[in-house]
Amino acid sequence: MAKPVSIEVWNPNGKYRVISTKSMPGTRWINLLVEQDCRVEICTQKKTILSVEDIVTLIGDRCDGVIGQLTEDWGETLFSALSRAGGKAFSNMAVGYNNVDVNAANKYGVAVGNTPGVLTETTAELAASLSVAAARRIVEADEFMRAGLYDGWLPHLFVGNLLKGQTVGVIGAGRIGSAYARMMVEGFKMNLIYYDLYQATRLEKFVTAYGAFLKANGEKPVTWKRAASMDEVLREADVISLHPILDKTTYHLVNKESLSRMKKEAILINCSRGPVIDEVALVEHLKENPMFRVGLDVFEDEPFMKPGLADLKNAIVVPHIASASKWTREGMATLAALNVLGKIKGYPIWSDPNRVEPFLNENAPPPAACPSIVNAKALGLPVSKL
Ligand SMILES: NC(=O)C1=CN([C@@H]2O[C@H](COP(=O)(O)OP(=O)(O)OC[C@H]3O[C@@H](n4cnc5c(N)ncnc54)[C@H](O)[C@@H]3O)[C@@H](O)[C@H]2O)C=CC1
Ligand SMILES: O=C(O)C(=O)CO
Repeated sequence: MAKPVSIEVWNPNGKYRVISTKSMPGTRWINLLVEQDCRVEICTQKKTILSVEDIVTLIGDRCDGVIGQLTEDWGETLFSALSRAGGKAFSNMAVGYNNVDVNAANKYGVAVGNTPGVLTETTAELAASLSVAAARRIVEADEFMRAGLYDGWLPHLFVGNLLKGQTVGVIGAGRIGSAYARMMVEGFKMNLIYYDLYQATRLEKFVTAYGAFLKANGEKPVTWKRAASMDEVLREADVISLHPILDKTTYHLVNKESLSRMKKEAILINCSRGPVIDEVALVEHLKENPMFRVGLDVFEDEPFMKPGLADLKNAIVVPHIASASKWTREGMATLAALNVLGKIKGYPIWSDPNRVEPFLNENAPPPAACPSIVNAKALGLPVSKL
């Protein structure tokens, strides 16, 4: 018998039962659900990652929708449990949904939501922060100060890399990859090389215009290039940031072979998903190339790190915090709640998941639509005309 899971309840007499597997930032998401006659149950279990069994217990025998987290394994077992309980809506509180078996959700007719757009700039800012921290050895220098080792300025002390005029490489130039590229090009006047399955036209236009602006002001213009292969980026870039989705095509995209093609003093940043890098190969590469540096927000066996990684001075590691700004996390909670609410209420699907601002405006009611449902087409859900 599964143990009962502790919960906090809002609006106990609400008509629709909506579960959130975690407490989420802000209260707007709760208010929006309560105003629309939902009983909101928030799991308060003191356990960071809930098991499938815990979530089956939470769902129980009547549940209209669930807001879940990227740490949970949403597959056949959970979608069948949700469907048995009468539920037709699930939303990840994340843009990435590699933890969700969308085919299983389709089989049970469950809509799967995600939270694009609201975390684009926040995530790109962390990737940019890790890039600068790695280039200028900020974490090593901070540890040195705290250890009381600083006894005066020295010409060789913590010498790092100048970013200006170097090349930034972006793999996966979608929403976040493009925002990161703009920050590095505009902020540090780096040249851009990117690889994506699709052309990043707006990004190219931006770099062209910025280059022309610099030239008109007597400065060296920045340049861009769309690489024909990922290898081209690996060979040419000084800083490489990974921003693709995680799927079969991107699993271990960076491995022993690809690492060997990168410059010996390159910087590699990963704010996408851990398994995009073969972390065992990365640890070996970092050991053999002390001038090669990485900034990692995500890990292959999250929350664990591969043996040896934590001991390496040329690695900066942070605990999956790329989207962790207050505005973004509250926005993610709002979008996830509105995905579930919209499906329960029978609303259509918002036509452009890249333009979710109307849902985030606190001074106006949100549109009567689900902000982003990834399997809308497969389920034949109607698109909003708003
Ligand atoms: N560390 C964190 O806290 C966060 C991580 N993420 C991760 O970042 C990912 C990207 O998010 P967005 O930019 O919003 O998604 P997006 O869908 O706008 O961009 C992903 C890009 O990857 C490209 N891509 C797909 N397969 C590829 C391949 N084999 N090679 C090269 N490019 C490929 C796509 O064409 C697309 O342009 C999410 O799926 C998620 O896993 C997102 C937010 C926060
Ligand atoms: O949204 C995502 O995909 C994350 O990883 C956390 O914001």
